[in-house]
Amino acid sequence: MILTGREIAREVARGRIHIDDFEDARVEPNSYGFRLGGTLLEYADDVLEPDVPPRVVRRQIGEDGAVLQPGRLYLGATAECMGSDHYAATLYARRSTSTLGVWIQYSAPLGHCGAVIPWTLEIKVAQPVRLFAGMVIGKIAFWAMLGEHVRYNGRYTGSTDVVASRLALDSAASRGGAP
Ligand SMILES: Nc1ccn([C@H]2C[C@H](O)[C@@H](COP(=O)(O)OP(=O)(O)OP(=O)(O)O)O2)c(=O)n1
Repeated sequence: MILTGREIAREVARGRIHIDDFEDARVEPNSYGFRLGGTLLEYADDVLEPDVPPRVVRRQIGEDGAVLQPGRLYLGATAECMGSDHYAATLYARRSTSTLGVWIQYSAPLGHCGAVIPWTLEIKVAQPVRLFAGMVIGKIAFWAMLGEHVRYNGRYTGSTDVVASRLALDSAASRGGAP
């Protein structure tokens, strides 16, 4: 079951959901609106290798914002640290940003219970668009879990900002190669 916005607010008040700088104004019927953080990463190499940690170029979004270009992948982060030991969570774009051609989440929407971190956003744009740090850019939903709860304790535990792919930490065996 998905939590209603009011239940998200109640669970934040009870300390069972963590959302930095929680504001009632950003509570939505079934979600909570999060803001874009100030850091953007781009990969520096033309060809990315799954077993080599990628080199990144990091920049801060200035007061005038940052104009993103089509054809590039940008990694951003939610301004807020968010998550719960009691619920799973999923990330979505806002309809209003998505229909402007700003896509913030492609194929990694799931947050495990126990992951209480700023989330990394996979950002692409359809045409040049200026983005500002602090703009409400997406929404997080929380889901009650059925079955035994296991808290996430993985390679992104303890993240404090946008984090590039850590796929290179996979063992050779998990990639289907020789152990
Ligand atoms: N857009 C996203 C999606 C997820 N996460 C965080 C919350 C998740 O609980 C955590 C791990 O997500 P996955 O299980 O999808 O990641 P991996 O399988 O790559 O890593 P691990 O082996 O640590 O599970 O990363 C994030 O910061 N940004």
